[in-house]
Amino acid sequence: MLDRRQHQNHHGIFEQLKDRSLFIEQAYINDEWVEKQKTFDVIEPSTASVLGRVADCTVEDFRAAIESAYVAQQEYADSTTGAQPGAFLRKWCDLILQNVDDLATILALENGKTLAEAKGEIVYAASFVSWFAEEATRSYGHTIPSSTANATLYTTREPVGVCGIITPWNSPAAMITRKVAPALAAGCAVVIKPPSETPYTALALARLAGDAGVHHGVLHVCPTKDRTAATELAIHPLVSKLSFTGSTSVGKMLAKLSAQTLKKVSLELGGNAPFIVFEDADIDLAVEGVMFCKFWCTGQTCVCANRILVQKNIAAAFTSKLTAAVAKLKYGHNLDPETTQGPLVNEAAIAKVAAHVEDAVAKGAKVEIGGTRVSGPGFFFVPTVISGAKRNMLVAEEETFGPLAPIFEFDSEADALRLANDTEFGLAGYFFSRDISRYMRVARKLQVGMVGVNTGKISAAEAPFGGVKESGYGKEGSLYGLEEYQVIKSVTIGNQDK
Ligand SMILES: NC(=O)c1ccc[n+]([C@@H]2O[C@H](COP(=O)([O-])OP(=O)(O)OC[C@H]3O[C@@H](n4cnc5c(N)ncnc54)[C@H](O)[C@@H]3O)[C@@H](O)[C@H]2O)c1
Ligand SMILES: O=CCCC(=O)O
Repeated sequence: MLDRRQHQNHHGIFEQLKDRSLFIEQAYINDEWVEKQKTFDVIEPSTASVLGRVADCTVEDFRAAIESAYVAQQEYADSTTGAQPGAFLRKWCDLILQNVDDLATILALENGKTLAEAKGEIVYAASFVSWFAEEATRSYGHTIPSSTANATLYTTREPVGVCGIITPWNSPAAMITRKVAPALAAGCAVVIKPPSETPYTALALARLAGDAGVHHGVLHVCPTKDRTAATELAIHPLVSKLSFTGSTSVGKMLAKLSAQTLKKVSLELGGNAPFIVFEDADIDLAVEGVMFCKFWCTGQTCVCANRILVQKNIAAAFTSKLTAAVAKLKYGHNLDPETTQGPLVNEAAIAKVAAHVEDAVAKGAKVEIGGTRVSGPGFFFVPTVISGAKRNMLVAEEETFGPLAPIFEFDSEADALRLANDTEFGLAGYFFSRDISRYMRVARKLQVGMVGVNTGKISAAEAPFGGVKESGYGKEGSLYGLEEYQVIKSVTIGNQDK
């Protein structure tokens, strides 16, 4: 645990936490908090100053965690019943919710979300834990009519084994619970590599899992800045499953490494979400949808609208209403209760948004509002709307991951669908319309894993989460999330007449 004397200058963080022992800087390996001589800095995005220094795990640490997890998993799977993981997960969920304020503060400090957004994420993260507490008890197999006389054929769902879990900084809590809860529910063990930008939330969640009585040796957290060390989770033969959420380029690289030992792999990767506003849409509702789904978490989620496609004859009215709504956003230090837009995560994120604006303007787009970074400490970019966006611009091609809403115009439904699907990504897509005959047709034709119709909010524990095309494969949450951590075994009992 953190020694208060070492960290009394960390922006009064101790004063803000009810349980200061949740702010942890060690790795969690084999049920022990492990101090490392080598550490890496974690930066607070609102001030660009060092928030703390966290243990930097080596490849040997990953191997130790994987080997310990391997032994523990077999014992866990042998001794556990469907109900046991459920009981542990319910307790873990309760502890997460009891500590929501502290967890939200830790998450907000390291990630830059506003406190309201951070609290929302902790509650969302807890919802996966309670969801999979229930799913743990509903892991059914089948009895299958056999084509052989005097034989019985049935299936069971077995834990896949040790799971490597690698998660991004933009959802420091929910991306972990959405993987770890089903893995533990299935009877697996996990070795978590949290993002180096936001390791504190992961370590606090692990502490609470320990308090909830997680089976010994089945949960390890290895923070590291060393990407080569982290790849051990894709390479080590004792890891049977890799679950990765992050960028498409890193996901592809890890999938290649995992192929050497034919691990089961889930990849939740980048998006380039189209947000289509048809001429018959309720424009105010559509603006509300963009305000949530573009500017939520300062535009840093994989399901954020990336391209706003608006039918030509309503484009001017829509642009002026969206610009007026964006003008009301308040950016600033994310712990200030007045703030609605926190900072971006780091300098590279600012540079990407700036490059997208610059490229768009050079190719003829108009800045309706914003368009510049904010000088001074911290990584702030003024919430931005641009009109006149075109297919040849970077904003059409890449996920901006920031507070930039580019407006593209289209003529017809066919035109909108062609534009929407003209990307290698396929995570989320949205459209707004009052024409009910469009709902199922456009939802079917959008090449994405998740569709929002007249809503920008599609994420929930019960909703299958995942993409198609280069946004990855596998589903998280929902009735499908558990099977990502299971293998189906068939058993044939033959010759029953002998
Ligand atoms: N589809 C989804 O569910 C989903 C959810 C959240 C974020 N994302 C995507 O994540 C991206 C943003 O997150 P990011 O910047 O942290 O992505 P990233 O790919 O850079 O990093 C993700 C994780 O992988 C680790 N990592 C990076 N390079 C690695 C390497 N060479 N070897 C091993 N591990 C490595 C990082 O430390 C981090 O823990 C965006 O593209 C976003 O769309 C997708
Ligand atoms: O950033 C990606 C995940 C956020 C979500 O689950 O909606």
